[in-house]
Order: sequence, then structure tokens, then C-alpha cells
Amino acid sequence: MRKIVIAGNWKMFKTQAESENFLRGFLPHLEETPSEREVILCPPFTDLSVMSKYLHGSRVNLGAQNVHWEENGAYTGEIAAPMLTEVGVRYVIIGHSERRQYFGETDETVNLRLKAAQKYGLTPILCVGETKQQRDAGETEKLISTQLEKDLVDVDQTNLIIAYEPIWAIGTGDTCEATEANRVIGLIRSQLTNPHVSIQYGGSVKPNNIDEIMAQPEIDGALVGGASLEADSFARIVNYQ
Ligand SMILES: O=C[C@H](O)COP(=O)(O)O
Repeated sequence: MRKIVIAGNWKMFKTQAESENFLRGFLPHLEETPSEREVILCPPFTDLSVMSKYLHGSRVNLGAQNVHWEENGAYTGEIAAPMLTEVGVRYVIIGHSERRQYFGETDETVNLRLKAAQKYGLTPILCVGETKQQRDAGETEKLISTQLEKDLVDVDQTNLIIAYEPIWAIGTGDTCEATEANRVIGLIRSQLTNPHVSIQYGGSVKPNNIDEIMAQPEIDGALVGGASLEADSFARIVNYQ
């Protein structure tokens, strides 16, 4: 059975005070949310502890935006899995295109992070997706297939979420057609050994397109950036029809 998973990736937005303010506005909307939908918020590291306390007893789970593969060590600027689990984090985004593009993330380091996350009981959300140039050159399928092949070496597919995020659709308002996202996600699924992995779509998901996206049979949820920063907007997405 594939789970529906809606996650908000706050990227480098929101102080602790702003995160609490968001939760005050957001949590009451969850009374309308069907219980089988998994709702996740992935704030900056500094918000995790305060949000964990605020969310105690609520159905919202916390995710981080990165994790290192070592348990500790001289890795300035990185974060280790036990530091995340200690403050109640259950999920972690790995291999987001912004990490790959700006911070030298490779399929090899993505693979190391995925295995470390699972070792410490975190559920990784692995991001894959093509650039505009790769899409225009007809390389989408090949690129994603290679990413999956390299990223998933020795990764446990029973504790994994995948997000298909076409890079050209991230933060641009240029959403991938729902039927096209459905097609690519079907291809991703055909490459997995576990048919029960939930696969999200990410890239300019908004209140006005979530219903169409979630109506697609292969799409099991959404990884939402900009539209997860406002309580009302993210609530509308979580409460899609
Ligand atoms: O992780 C989220 C994605 O990068 C999508 O961001 P966006 O919804 O702002 O396009």
C-alpha cells in the first residue's frame, strides 16, 4: 500500500519565531485532513527543536533538509543523524537539486547520506529530476534512470520516499503538466524493486494545481517549496480534494 505524503520544504526560510507563528495558523486546518495523509514539515535545522516541542502530540512529522553520513566528526557545516533523531526528526530530504547544484552533492554522496539516514531510523526523501536543457535534449528518462541506479545502491527500498522534481519547474511557477509528471513517476516506479515506495511530485505545486496533480494515479504526494511557507496555502495543499 502506497502512502500519501505531503511535505513542505522550507529551504532557508523562517526563524524560530516565524516557524511558531506558522504552526499557530496551520495546525487548526488539520482537523479537516484525512487521517491517512502523512504531513511533514522540513524547516531549517535551527527550527527543529522548538517545532518538535510545539508539535508534540500533533500528527505533523518533522523532516530535515540534509544529513551527513558519519555519526560525528570534523565536518564543519554538516549535521549528523543522531542530532536529528534526538530532536524528533523522522524524515530527511536527500539529493535536492539545490544541494546538487550549489553544494557539490553527487550521486555518490547522495548514496552515502541515504544509507546513513536509514541506519539511524530516518526515512529519506530522495530527490531526482532533470534540468530544462536535459529535458529539451530528450535525456529525461536516461538522466533519472542513472540517478536512481547510482543513488540507490544498497539502499533499503522499504524505508524510502522518492520525489520527482524537474529542476525547471522548481520555484518558477512553470509546473510540469500533471500527466507528464505522472508518466515520469511511472517510469521511476518501474525501476524500483519495491512497488510500495511513495513517489511525490515537486516543482511549483500550488493550491490551484494540487487537485489535478493528486488526481494522477502514479503520484503519491507532493514536495512543496514556496507554497508551504504560508499556513493557509499549505493547508489548502494538504487538504486537496
Ligand atoms: O523541495 C521543494 C521543491 O524544490 C519545490 O519548490 P517550489 O514548490 O518552490 O517550486
